[in-house]
Amino acid sequence: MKVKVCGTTSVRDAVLAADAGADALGFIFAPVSRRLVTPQAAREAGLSVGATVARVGVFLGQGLDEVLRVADAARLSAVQLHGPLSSLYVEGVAAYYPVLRVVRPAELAQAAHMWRTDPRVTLMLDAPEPGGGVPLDWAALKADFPAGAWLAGGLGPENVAQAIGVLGPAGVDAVSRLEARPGLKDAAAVRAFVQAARSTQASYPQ
Ligand SMILES: O=C(O)c1ccccc1N[C@@H]1O[C@H](COP(=O)(O)O)[C@@H](O)[C@H]1O
Repeated sequence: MKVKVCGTTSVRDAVLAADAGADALGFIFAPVSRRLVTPQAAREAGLSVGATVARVGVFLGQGLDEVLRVADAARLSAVQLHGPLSSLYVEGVAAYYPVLRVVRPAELAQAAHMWRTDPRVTLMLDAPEPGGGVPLDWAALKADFPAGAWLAGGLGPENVAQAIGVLGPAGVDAVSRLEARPGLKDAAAVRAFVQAARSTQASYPQ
C-alpha cells in the first residue's frame, strides 16, 4: 500500500514527509487551494528528496494545456485530477502521466466501471469537499470500493488504520489533518500518519 502526503509547499515539508517514509508527495496547483504552490517551488521540493518518492500534481478544473505545462515545469511523476471531467480529458493527461482520478462517493461505481481496464488510471475516492478534512462513511462504501483504488478524505494519524481495515485501499492520501496550518506540515502528525498506515498494512488481510 502507498502513502501520499499532500499539500507540500516547501523543501522542509518534502524532506519531512520523505524521511517519515511517504511514497508520494502531493503538490496542489488548484488556484482555490490554501496550499497552492508554484511549479518552481514544487520542482525544488521534489528535487530535494530521492527519485523513488513520487511527485504528484493536484489539479481541479484546469485546462489540459495548463496541466501538462505545469507537470513538465514542476517535474511531476503523476497527476491527480479532481472535478467533473470528460473521459477524453483524462485520457489526454494519461497519455503523458499516470493519473489518480479522484471521485466522490456518488460517482464511484460508474467511474470504477469506466476505468477498470485502463492501467494508466487509478481511482481515488475522496470526500465531496477536497482538502476539507471530513472523513467518509467507510462502512457504507465497502460494497462499491474497487480493488486497487486509493482512499482520501479526512484521513489522519487517528483514523487511517480504521479506514484501511474497512476498505483495504491500495493507497491513502491526506492533507488537512497533517498540518499546523494550511501549507505548513505538523511534523509529528506526518510521522504518526505514515507509521499508522504502514503498521496497518502489515496486518490487513489482502
Ligand atoms: O487540499 C486542498 O486544498 C485541495 C484543493 C483542491 C483539490 C484537492 C485538494 N486536496 C486534496 O484533498 C484530498 C483530501 O484532503 P483532506 O485530507 O480531507 O484534507 C487529498 O486528496 C488532497 O490531495
